[in-house]
Amino acid sequence: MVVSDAASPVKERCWDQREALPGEPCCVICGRYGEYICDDTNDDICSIECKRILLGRLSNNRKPESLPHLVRLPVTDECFYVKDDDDKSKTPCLSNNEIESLRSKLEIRVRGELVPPPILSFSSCNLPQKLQKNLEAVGYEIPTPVQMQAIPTALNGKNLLASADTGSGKTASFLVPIVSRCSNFRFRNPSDQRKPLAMVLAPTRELCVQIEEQAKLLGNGLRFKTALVVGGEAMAGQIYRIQNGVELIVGTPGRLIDLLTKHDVELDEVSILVLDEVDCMLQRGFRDQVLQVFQALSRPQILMYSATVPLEVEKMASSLAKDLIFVSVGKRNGPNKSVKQVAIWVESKQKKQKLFEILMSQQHFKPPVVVFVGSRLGADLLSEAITVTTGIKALPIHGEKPMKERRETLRLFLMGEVSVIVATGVLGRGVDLLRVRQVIVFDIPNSIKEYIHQIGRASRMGEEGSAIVFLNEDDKNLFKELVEVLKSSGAVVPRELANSRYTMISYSASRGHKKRKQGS
Ligand SMILES: Nc1ncnc2c1ncn2[C@@H]1O[C@H](COP(=O)(O)OP(=O)(O)OP(=O)(O)O)[C@@H](O)[C@H]1O
Repeated sequence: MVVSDAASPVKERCWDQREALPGEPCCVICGRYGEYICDDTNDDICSIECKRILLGRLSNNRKPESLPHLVRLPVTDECFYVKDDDDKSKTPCLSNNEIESLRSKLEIRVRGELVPPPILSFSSCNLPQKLQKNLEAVGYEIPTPVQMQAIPTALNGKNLLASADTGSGKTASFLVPIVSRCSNFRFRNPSDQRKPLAMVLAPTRELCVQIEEQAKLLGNGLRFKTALVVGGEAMAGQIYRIQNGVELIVGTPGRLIDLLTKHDVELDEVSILVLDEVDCMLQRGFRDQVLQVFQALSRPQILMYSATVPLEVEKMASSLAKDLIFVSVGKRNGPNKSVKQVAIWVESKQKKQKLFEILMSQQHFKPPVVVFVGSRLGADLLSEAITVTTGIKALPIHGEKPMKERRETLRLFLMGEVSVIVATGVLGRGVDLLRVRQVIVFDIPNSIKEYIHQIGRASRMGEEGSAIVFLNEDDKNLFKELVEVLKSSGAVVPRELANSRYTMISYSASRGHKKRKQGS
């Protein structure tokens, strides 16, 4: 059983456990607080007593045979159904013209050798039946465009670099192949040891938590267990879980390196490595750690994803992975079209006042709202100022807060008990804040990529959202790119921004005019 807090003893009896608070995991047996995860079934349970009951209810007692050392996932999933003319009801065989026209309609572009055709339904992949059911249970009826192309590519064992809008379903496009291939493999090669078969690296704890939660939902009822390896959570529990056998590890690079260097974790069977938010993961700061993890593995299949993939990341990705297939959906490196951007020119001293006006305006405030700021201290101070001045409950979230507090803040926010979260970049990427439809970029981040990810929190799966962005002369480094992003999405460019000499200089330079001398 995985223990969430190594300091407190594991609860023996069900009645030792407290009731679950709203949003907390519930014990599958008694409904109390599901403080632990049952190693054998991956279910939430409250105590040893309920674990015993749960296991007692499991009718099929498996007797796994021992596994020869170093059996790896087959390069392709034999179960993956590409084309079979005998079973036309399942997968229509598309002609080359049809494939091309489907891709062009959905704005799917591909590059590389032997790219499989896009799938039209999850059922055409011959996924394990339980995975198919789990997809239905989470409400995924048809694959999104990135899933249509990325899932068959990953199931075919190809290395992949995929870029698609924020909120377009990239997570499931790597989790579905992982769950399918891992559980099929375990089914055919039952083992006591159960060394990890797949690994997902992501830049923040919040994102890792979310990916692991989604993996658990998709792998429910299958031979598929997960371990979360992030800072701020007791390492002992993470190691225990891995050593007791998991299929997937989800973690941040720093914590994983910690784990690899200090503890005996065998990764020689990891055959799929995912780098989510790949542009961030291959940036200075993360790159060395990611490469260190990569080198600890034995030539895994690599799947890389982001909404923003600049050229230099493409190059790095190609040097990392052989015969890479590139998939991109929609406008490359652009903002999500479903987010309406409103750029407001506000001098720094007036920013707070402007924010309070928006939050107190019935017309403009659309809770729950994420306000993005540039520093941890800024997040603390601004959230307090919002609560004091407007009476609206606001909480900060940033990397210096303990993991427990970060989780609790997000829970309160998602439950609607807190209307505003003031966050640094920790919430900027990947985190699926389902009910959020409004983002306020109080401090513009230092790259346009981060800006695109931050405003992407306001829309999931094409639902309309809005992003209000404050800007002034302090943000001049991004003026040129910002004007392009605003114009390309049909947003109004504030007069001050359009007329700024920094915008004009970059414009004239890009049109081949001579640059004006500074100060002239
Ligand atoms: N096929 C599908 N049908 C319905 N909903 C889906 C489908 N695939 C994913 N979703 C939902 O869409 C939302 C966005 O998905 P996800 O978080 O994977 O986006 P993303 O592309 O990774 O975004 P980001 O770039 O911001 O990380 C999630 O709430 C997810 O549950």
